[in-house]
Amino acid sequence: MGQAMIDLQHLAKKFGDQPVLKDINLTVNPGEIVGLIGPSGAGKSTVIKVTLGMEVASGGSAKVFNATMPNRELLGRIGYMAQTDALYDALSGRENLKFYGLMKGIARGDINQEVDYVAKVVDLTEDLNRRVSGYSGGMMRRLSLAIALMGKPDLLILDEPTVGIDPALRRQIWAELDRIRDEGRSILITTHVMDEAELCGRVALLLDGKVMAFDTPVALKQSYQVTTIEDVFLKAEGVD
Ligand SMILES: Nc1ncnc2c1ncn2[C@@H]1O[C@H](COP(=O)(O)OP(=O)(O)OP(=O)(O)O)[C@@H](O)[C@H]1O
Repeated sequence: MGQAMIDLQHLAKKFGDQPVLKDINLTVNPGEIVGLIGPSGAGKSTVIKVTLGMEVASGGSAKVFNATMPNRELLGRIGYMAQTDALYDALSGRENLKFYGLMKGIARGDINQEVDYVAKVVDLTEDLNRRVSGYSGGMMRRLSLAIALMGKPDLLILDEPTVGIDPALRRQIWAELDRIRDEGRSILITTHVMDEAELCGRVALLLDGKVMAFDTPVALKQSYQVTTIEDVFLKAEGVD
């Protein structure tokens, strides 16, 4: 196994005097999908933001491709999907994809093919020429995911990518995530959908500012002596 794509060691983050992350240890290896789960407000998005250098750590270290972020050169190798969509309402879906694709450094000659491919993955082909202001919430999420997929990044960091996406399309998106993993690329994904956590190679359970458990879904279920990741989650939270 090569060097970790993401390596978080004793990562801590305070907002004012509120400690949100206390001791986060987590790695994402090449060709691995890691799921980050935890109750609302546990700090999942904060882990991502500190990892990407959008927030400054209060302690510990966060390395991506063995470097501290932000690093402009390395950002081009990362596909990031935030929890809130950053889309241009007045532009069409296609125009948004082209804009972000060119920003990522995709060659003009390749851009149309790339746009068509990612649009197909998220089932937006038919709606590409419509203005984003007329999109539903779920369509906007899908467009944001398509943007993150553009340029075949080595690392995808996806903050709740499947919110508002129906089960059939969710399955199609997971098939693409599996393909990405099989190519040796890596994914860090936060989710509230416990069925999705089961599909990850390893799952990190974030609670009280710490990674309480980090293992394969099978091993987590074994150690908590339960049959689903949802039950692992509930047991870790102390809910019977
Ligand atoms: N910029 C900020 N300033 C102050 N507090 C913040 C800031 N960003 C996040 N927080 C606080 O940090 C905590 C963790 O927030 P975060 O968004 O990381 O949680 P989360 O696990 O992603 O939640 P959810 O599942 O609801 O998206 C919350 O209490 C939030 O209010």
